[in-house]
Amino acid sequence: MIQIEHVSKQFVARSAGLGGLFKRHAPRAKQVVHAVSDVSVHAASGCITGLLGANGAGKTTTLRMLGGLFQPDAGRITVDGLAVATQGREALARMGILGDAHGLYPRLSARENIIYFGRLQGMEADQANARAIELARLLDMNAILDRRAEGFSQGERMKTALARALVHDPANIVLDEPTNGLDVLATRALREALRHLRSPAGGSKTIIFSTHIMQEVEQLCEHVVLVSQGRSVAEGSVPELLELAGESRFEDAFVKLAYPASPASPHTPVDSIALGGHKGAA
Ligand SMILES: Nc1ncnc2c1ncn2[C@@H]1O[C@H](COP(=O)(O)OP(=O)(O)OP(=O)(O)O)[C@@H](O)[C@H]1O
Repeated sequence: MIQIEHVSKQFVARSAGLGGLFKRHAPRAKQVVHAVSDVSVHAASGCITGLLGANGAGKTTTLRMLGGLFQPDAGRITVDGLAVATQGREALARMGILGDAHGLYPRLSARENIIYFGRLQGMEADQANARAIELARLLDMNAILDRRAEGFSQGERMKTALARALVHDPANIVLDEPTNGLDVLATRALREALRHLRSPAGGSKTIIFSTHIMQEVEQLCEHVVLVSQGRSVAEGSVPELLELAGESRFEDAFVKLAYPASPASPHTPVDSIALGGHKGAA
């Protein structure tokens, strides 16, 4: 179980200054970016929870705080009751995290990448290898198991990185935009794998993932948290969110709940919200 309670995070970003490229010594202003202002997420075990928001809403920053990459300025995060801020090592051991950068070792095969990570998690080599075989079956990656990661396609890299994140059989699985760059078949395979992992047969895992793709949330998530401009603005199941918004289409409900001041206004940044397609995809 993952509990994220009222977290916030701001960054100080440097602007290029007015002269930018041309004035070498132009003064550089500093700009405070409120990446996350107030996000709360309760993700239960045996349940897939989706963080749904437009580009720049604060999803990745929230998941990075969950993964202990940096501390929130305020708020609290616990994983199975362990506070990430003070019991980081124990909390991290209970999570399998698939971030936006997959960072595989190109000279190692998929199997070796998985085993290496298992060893880092304190597993015996035989145990990690047995797990690599099991995960290769689950994620349909037998054909690439003994190929070097160098030259892997986006989908092959994602599967290997996911297997690596799951090698120690964590109770909690955290995925940042996992279907980014995947084709339809790979997306379906991933969906099936996640459904299995959250079922009793798959260990009733707590799964939390971020996305800007509504279709994905509608198909996969029992629980959805809408994130808009650094805040969690609504949560519930898809039918509950539809009812809350008084809409019959999830797209309309999302816009109404995420941008309440301008539910149907032309300046609502619908372009930055994927309505069923993939970010960056045609
Ligand atoms: N290290 C940083 N320095 C400055 N600003 C940052 C930093 N990290 C994130 N931000 C800003 O915080 C805001 C939220 O970013 P974040 O990556 O969390 O959004 P997101 O919801 O994951 O977006 P996307 O779907 O586009 O990946 C953005 O405006 C981003 O530019």
